[in-house]
Amino acid sequence: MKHYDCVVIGTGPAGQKGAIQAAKLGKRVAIIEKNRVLGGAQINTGTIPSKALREAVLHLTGAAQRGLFGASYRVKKHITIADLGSVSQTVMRHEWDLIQNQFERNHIDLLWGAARFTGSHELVVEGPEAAEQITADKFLVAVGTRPARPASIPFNENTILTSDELLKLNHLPKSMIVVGGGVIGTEYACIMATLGVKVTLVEGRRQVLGFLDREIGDAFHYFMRQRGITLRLSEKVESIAEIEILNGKARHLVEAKLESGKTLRAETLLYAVGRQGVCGSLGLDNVGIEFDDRERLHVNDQYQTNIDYVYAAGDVIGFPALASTSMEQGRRAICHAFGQCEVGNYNTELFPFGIYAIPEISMVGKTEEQLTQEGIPYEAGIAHYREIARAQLLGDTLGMLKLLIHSDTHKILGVHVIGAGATELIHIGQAVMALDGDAEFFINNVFNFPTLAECYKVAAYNGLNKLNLVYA
Ligand SMILES: Cc1cc2nc3c(=O)[nH]c(=O)nc-3n(C[C@H](O)[C@H](O)[C@H](O)COP(=O)(O)OP(=O)(O)OC[C@H]3O[C@@H](n4cnc5c(N)ncnc54)[C@H](O)[C@@H]3O)c2cc1C
Ligand SMILES: NC(=O)c1ccc[n+]([C@@H]2O[C@H](COP(=O)([O-])OP(=O)(O)OC[C@H]3O[C@@H](n4cnc5c(N)ncnc54)[C@H](O)[C@@H]3O)[C@@H](O)[C@H]2O)c1
Repeated sequence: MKHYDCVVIGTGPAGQKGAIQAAKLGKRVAIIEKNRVLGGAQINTGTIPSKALREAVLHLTGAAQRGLFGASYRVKKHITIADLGSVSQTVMRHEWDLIQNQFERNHIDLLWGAARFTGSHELVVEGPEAAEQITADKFLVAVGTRPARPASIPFNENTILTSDELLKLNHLPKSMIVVGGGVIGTEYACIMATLGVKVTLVEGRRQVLGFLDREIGDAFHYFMRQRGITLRLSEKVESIAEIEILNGKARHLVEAKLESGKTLRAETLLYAVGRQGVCGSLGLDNVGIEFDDRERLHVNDQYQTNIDYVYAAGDVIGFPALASTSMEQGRRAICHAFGQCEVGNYNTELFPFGIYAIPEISMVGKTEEQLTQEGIPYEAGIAHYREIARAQLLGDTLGMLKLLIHSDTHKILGVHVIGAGATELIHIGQAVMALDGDAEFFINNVFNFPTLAECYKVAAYNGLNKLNLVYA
């Protein structure tokens, strides 16, 4: 039986970075993958394919350039699923090779099969052809999640779909109901609407992406409606069924009944109301680890489960469940496991959120609502993209950047951006916040011109002027 210093279960972002960190520390490492390809949701069903689809849609429809060339601008008139899929496939193939090479270069044993604990330090890897028993001193559980699929919903891989099946559609539907206004629901609603699909989005709360600053959320509602998306807010889906309409010729549609009594019909339905863990098949009872009702694990600040040599990172530990945070959690878990503790500027309060809707949205720090609730005095400084030369050049005159500035200390408490480049732009604010900077930093700093970064200077002027510190 082979023995390792460290065994990592799952090759998503949390597992990859954990395994490589362990190898860099000179440890003997194995990583296990039950899927037929590497990379987990990040590469195969989540981050990369959805972002590749978004880029392809923005490019082929010409939507990103319409601010410059007019509303009728098109790059390709008839867009097919094949046009859209090829971009994803190219990026995915590149990523699979990259991950495999990284494992080889770092002498990490890659074992294909489903891992299951059979004893306190012992695992079986049930591969396609044989099962292999291995032991290790430390473990990192990075098994991710899968889309929630309640038994009451008649998923059929064709018209009633989760985000996994959406990527395998063989034709573009004319209409789609999206259930769930979280990150997955809103990103795909925007992508589909940009392609010309008639989208109705149903969200149980009064705002999509309920964690956003209200002003940004309201602006986003406006942009979605402008794109033709019908928003059904504060509405819950009660039941979903396939129906056949006989009106001349037979048509198969999906029908969603809402608790309010409304009935929605469309060719397809995307069900995106969260994700579910996969811990049930890991044999965790053989080690003495419990999981919650959504099959997620509880960990301490060092990513240790209740059994101190078994760590967990990534989506399996719940919020914020992002590729970006998963990578760092995996790395940190392993550093702790092998006594390499470092704190650096790791501040979970400054985790950024990037939403690749159309338009992009990004945030770091507190919202206006949180600051008000916590009784922290602040002023909001706003830069509208219409005042920014670079945004004019990009044809985006509707975006905005908002800085939340402490009224007394002028420290930056939050940054919220909606518009072109939001997910990149946010990191300037994040860095200044991490270094405890204030709004004057942006006034006294020179930015390249023309750049979107100029928004920071304009927003700082705006906020400080409202505080009666008159800056020309
Ligand atoms: C549609 C969509 C879009 C997204 N967009 C973004 C985005 O833009 N930005 C962002 O930061 N995040 C995004 N995410 C989230 C991101 O994909 C996840 O947070 C990230 O993939 C989680 O990484 P992970 O390593 O925890 O798990 P995963 O990536 O899920 O990987 C887990 C791996 O473990 C394997 N595994 C499971 N059980 C076993 C077992 N018993 N034995 C062996 N292997 C096992 C699985 O096969 C899988 O390969 C998106 C997610 C979705 C669904
Ligand atoms: N850009 C990104 O970072 C990105 C992109 C996509 C996904 N993700 C990750 O994927 C995870 C899962 O995303 P998600 O959007 O599936 O889940 P989510 O939990 O973020 O959102 C689900 C939404 O569905 C709503 N809802 C629940 N039941 C409903 C019902 N019956 N009718 C109407 N609305 C209902 C909820 O109020 C909620 O707003 C997220 O946690 C996120 O971390 C991240």
